[in-house]
Amino acid sequence: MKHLGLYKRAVLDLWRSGKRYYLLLLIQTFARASQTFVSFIFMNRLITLLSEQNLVAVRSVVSLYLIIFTVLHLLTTLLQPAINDAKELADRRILELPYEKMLTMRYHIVDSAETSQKLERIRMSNMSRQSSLYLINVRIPFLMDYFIRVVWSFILLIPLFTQVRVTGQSQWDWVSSPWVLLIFVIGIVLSIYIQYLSSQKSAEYMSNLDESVIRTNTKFNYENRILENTESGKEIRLYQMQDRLYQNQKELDQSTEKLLRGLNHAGMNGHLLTVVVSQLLHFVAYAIIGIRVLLGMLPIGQIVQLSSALTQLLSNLPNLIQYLAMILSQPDTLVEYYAFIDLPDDQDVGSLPIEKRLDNEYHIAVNQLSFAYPETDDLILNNVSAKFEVGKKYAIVGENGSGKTTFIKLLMRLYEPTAGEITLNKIDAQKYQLSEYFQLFSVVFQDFRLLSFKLGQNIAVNQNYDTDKAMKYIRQLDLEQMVSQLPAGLETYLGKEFSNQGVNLSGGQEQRVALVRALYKNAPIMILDEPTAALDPVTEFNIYQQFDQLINHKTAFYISHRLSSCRFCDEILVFDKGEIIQRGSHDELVKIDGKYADLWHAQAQYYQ
Ligand SMILES: Nc1ncnc2c1ncn2[C@@H]1O[C@H](COP(=O)(O)OP(=O)(O)OP(=O)(O)O)[C@@H](O)[C@H]1O
Repeated sequence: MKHLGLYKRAVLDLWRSGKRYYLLLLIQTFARASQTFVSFIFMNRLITLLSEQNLVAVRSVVSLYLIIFTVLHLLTTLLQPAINDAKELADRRILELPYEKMLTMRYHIVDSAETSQKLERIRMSNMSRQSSLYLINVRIPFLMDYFIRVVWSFILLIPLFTQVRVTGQSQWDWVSSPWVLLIFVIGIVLSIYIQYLSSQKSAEYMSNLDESVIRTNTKFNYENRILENTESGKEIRLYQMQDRLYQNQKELDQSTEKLLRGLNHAGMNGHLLTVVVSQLLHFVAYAIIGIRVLLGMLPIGQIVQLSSALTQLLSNLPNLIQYLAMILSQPDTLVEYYAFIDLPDDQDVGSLPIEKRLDNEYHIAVNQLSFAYPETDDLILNNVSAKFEVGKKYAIVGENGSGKTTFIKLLMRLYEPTAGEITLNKIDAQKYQLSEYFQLFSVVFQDFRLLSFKLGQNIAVNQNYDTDKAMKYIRQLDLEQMVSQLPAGLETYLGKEFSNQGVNLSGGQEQRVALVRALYKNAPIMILDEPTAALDPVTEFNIYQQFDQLINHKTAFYISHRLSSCRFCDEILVFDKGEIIQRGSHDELVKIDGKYADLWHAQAQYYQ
């Protein structure tokens, strides 16, 4: 089978996600299913002993049965709480796997619409596609149960094939002929085949419907997220989007209901034929067993064992096949899933370690650097070359969309160049281990995020933090008073998600905390990509200056639209349509005709 490798991988991943759960489940399922079959064996033995009037043996058989049954029953019930706990953990782990992947995946892949769509599809598939990792996990308890029952049934049916006594004198001798048994076995194989075909057909039908269900669910979930997101609440009210959203939800409910009706209908397909074949087999098998027992070819006790095992076989085998067919009919889900999981990770990139230098002598340069975002042809950076000296302060300025942030993202290797190269100490940056390379940069982006964890954890970006170190930078960025007023100081949660005592910081306070975070990381190269855009020009100017004094002799890049904020920098790089069109100090650039002087004078007008 073409996709067998994928199914094997899925089973291994499931096993890794919940070894304890599956082991306990196997023991419990075996114990539960065995209770039924052990009772058939003992019934057989008891009836035979009673018919032989061997009452002494009956007593010991009953005692043994009670002991075995009690052990099996205790195992079944006592394991349940541990199984519930282990299942909860295993379920969670399985659902987490794609999100964990997002954390380690290369950033430029994460930052693409295609990846978000893939993740959304995986999320949706988990609940609706039969061969999603999650649904395979849901089916495993049933599969185990059916499988163990089928194996037990076959074991108990062995006498039907082994105890063949042909007297050569009876007109019923044909009942024991190997041909009759062969026809019976062919009947079972045929019923398996019919069951498989009909299950596969309905599974394929369901698979097609699933596509529509996923599409509808994606929209439904998107709208639900909008509705639950308190931040959208403002816009929803102001632009009166409520009616449209209610209407959308109603339409989605209706189309989901229609699709689900189709799914239920699909489940019925082929069911009838399977039931007819199964009933025929029942009838033939009972007739064979009955006639044999009547003719004395089988001991009377066997009638219970054989007929019960047969009933179990004919009810569990179709279920086992149906479940397997459902899982095997949608390999595409696993193909999609593993294509996502196999996307390259940060750690797969580069192998050179980065030399740890106390003198911060990390020389960065870009040579003929060009870049287009994935799935686009527009060059956002076009043949940019520049060298940066250690310890110097650089300003990157230019109009909206001129490529400033993109340049920074490339410097940090969040994206790789389309052409040209970035070098660190004269070696192509792509050769360095990416995780070590990231350690070289402390960055505050325009759209920085603080998380709903404790303030101290936000600053250290770690569970544990060094209070003295955090407080040092807090003081330096004039946040000490704010922190002293928080209910639990550095231990205070940001936002209300995890604690009612959590606080909402103002925009300006958040920006300073983001700057403290960058200082705490204490990397050799500092970058501020306009995190202070929401502040007034004077405050931004002060913060940039203050920050620059704090980082001493580190190399730094400052992006701002307010040229006055970056005036103190050693060099200013003026970006225009993806190129560096001017480079020099403020005093040099302001004197010559060009973009910088134009922008400077245009802004100066407003500040006069
Ligand atoms: N992830 C992305 N995928 C595709 N195009 C992008 C992506 N990010 C940015 N762009 C495009 O790249 C161009 C440069 O964007 P960039 O953010 O680098 O400009 P910028 O100079 O920093 O602008 P601003 O001053 O507004 O922050 C823009 O045209 C933008 O639309």
